[in-house]
Amino acid sequence: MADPLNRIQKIASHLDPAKPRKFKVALLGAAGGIGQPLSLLLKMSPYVSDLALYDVANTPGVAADVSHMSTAARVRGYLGPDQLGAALTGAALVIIPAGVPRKPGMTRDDLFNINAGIVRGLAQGIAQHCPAAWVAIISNPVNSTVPIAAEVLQKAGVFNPAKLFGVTTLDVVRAEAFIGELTGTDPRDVHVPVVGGHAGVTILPLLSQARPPLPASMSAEARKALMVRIQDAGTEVVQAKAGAGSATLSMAYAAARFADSCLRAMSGEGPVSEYAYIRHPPRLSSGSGSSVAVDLPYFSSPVRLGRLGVEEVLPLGPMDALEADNFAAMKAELLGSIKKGVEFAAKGPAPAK
Ligand SMILES: NC(=O)c1ccc[n+]([C@@H]2O[C@H](COP(=O)([O-])OP(=O)(O)OC[C@H]3O[C@@H](n4cnc5c(N)ncnc54)[C@H](O)[C@@H]3O)[C@@H](O)[C@H]2O)c1
Ligand SMILES: O=C(O)C[C@H](O)C(=O)O
Repeated sequence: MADPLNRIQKIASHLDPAKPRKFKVALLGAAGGIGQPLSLLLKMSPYVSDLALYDVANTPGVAADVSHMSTAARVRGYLGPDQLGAALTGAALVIIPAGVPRKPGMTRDDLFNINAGIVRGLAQGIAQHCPAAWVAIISNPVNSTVPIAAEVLQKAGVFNPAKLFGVTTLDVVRAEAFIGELTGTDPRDVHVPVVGGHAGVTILPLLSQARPPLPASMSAEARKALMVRIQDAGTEVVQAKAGAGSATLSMAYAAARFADSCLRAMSGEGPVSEYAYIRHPPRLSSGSGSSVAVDLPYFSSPVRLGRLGVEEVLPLGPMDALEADNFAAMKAELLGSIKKGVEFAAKGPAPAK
């Protein structure tokens, strides 16, 4: 029988604000280019009690390696579909970088045929084994894979829009890095909203809201070039890697930062500010100074995270003319990608019992 004093001490330590609460995190696709460095970063998190590393290949080696780090999180590797349930059971946060990356000349949408099925299968596992978990999807095309997961969870009767996220943090991280370089500021002191989706024109950096502001001397052409660089930054890496994959290290950094925000919010350290691609509340206005309202079913917005997930979706704030044009231009592409995901999920097999 559990020692009652020990139990009370355990509960009390969870309530101690100086001591972070700890959670089980499951990483699906843990042996991949993103998965391996992300495993390392999660093993260093003070919020992780258990780190479940799942993949269809090579997890025993990755788990053995990472488990030798002298940090507190307990690490276990899980290999193949028979072990997915055990990896997921008890997870508070599931992070999904499973799937194939781009090669030069491909769009993210070219990955749909393979990655849509992978994400659908993993979402079915989540519905069955950890339906209350927060789910952060990295697998591309994010604009479609998040709606796929939402439909699967919905079909299983466990969808909570406050807990499903497409990870767009890398777009924010890149904008911070590029503006930091341009303005001679430490990127950690740069704030710039990046909203919309995660592919080409759907990535919308709101440079007019950047802090510190962009230099007043910067020409309209230079501002436009910066916007395009942020939108095409993934392709910049794909081309530089010349067939060896897409961004992995900066993505692991971005995902670890997003995971940290989720775990801090779960711990009650909120509200925590983030950007994420979520099922969007209908027609949220972007706030004073602009009449733009988000009328898309999924959209990456500024959010406040609390214990229950997204507790508030914030207005986008005012846009300048270039940003407003880009916002209008992205709608058709984003809607098409969302529809493609929803239709794929609707055709799919029923969730496993
Ligand atoms: N959201 C973003 O900002 C962002 C950034 C970079 C990459 N990505 C995307 O992340 C994905 C992964 O990229 P990567 O470079 O790590 O690729 P990778 O090929 O190096 O690794 C993918 C891993 O997924 C595993 N996998 C495949 N099917 C699986 C399944 N059914 N269950 C569990 N694991 C499975 C593979 O075995 C592999 O280890 C790609 O789709 C890529 O486009 C997204
Ligand atoms: O560009 C890619 O294919 C990977 C990722 O979406 C990125 O933005 O780096």
